[in-house]
Amino acid sequence: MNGAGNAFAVFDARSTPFAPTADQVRQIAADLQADQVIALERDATKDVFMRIWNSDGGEVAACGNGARAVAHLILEETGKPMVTIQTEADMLKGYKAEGGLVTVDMGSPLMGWEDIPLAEKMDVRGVDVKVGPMDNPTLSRPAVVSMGNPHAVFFVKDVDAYDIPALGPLVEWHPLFPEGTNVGFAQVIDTETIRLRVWERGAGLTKACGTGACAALVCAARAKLTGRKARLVLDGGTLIIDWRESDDHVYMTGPVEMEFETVI
Ligand SMILES: N[C@@H](CCC[C@H](N)C(=O)O)C(=O)O
Repeated sequence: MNGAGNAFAVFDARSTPFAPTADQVRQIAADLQADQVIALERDATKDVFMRIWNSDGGEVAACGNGARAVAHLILEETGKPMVTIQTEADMLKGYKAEGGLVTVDMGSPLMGWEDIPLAEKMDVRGVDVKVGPMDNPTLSRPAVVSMGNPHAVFFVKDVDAYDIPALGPLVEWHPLFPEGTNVGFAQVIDTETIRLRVWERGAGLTKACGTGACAALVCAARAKLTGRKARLVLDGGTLIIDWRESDDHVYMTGPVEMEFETVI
């Protein structure tokens, strides 16, 4: 499946056990060109449990586009108007949206430096990650936030002017981020539009990162660069991110596609 171009291999592990080694995850991701491998598991109280591995084999707690893909499957399967998805990070809710799009309520962003987590106390609106070529005056200090996974977001004038595969890894495993971080490069086009490219922790440059889009909107709105709702234009598609004042939750809406089904 893919969510706005973010590619997933989704395994139904509700009746067939699926406990891949890191090597097997890497092999599946390479064979199927997936950014993440996802397993659907039974959950005692929610419609489904979603387990997530990055293409490097590491298990992670959150994946926004993956949650939309899983929501699509379970919405179709159950016919319910709303489905609940448990992840290691949070309980998410998925809904059908207009035009065949899928919305997931991603919950509240976490803003404390310990929540990201950072290795030391720092102002989350702009952290110090100067290192080698990152000591670049055109790259401002990145804002950080957790969407159930860590994100550092650089606000830049022209997102296409940066060599993201060269810069991303320098920040991804910078000592300031003890669990690593996803690294966004965001260009604010206007108060309702952000162009975004994301170097994903454990997966590299992907066509779209859902939690990355949520993180970029939250950081932009927090800095008053945009309003609380914006279109996030990624390489693989557009996501609408709405950080609602009423409940502090971030809602993400966008396309999901089933590409093919197979048996391994
Ligand atoms: N593609 C995902 C994020 C997947 C996990 C991420 N790479 C991490 O390590 O936290 C999304 O759509 O959010």
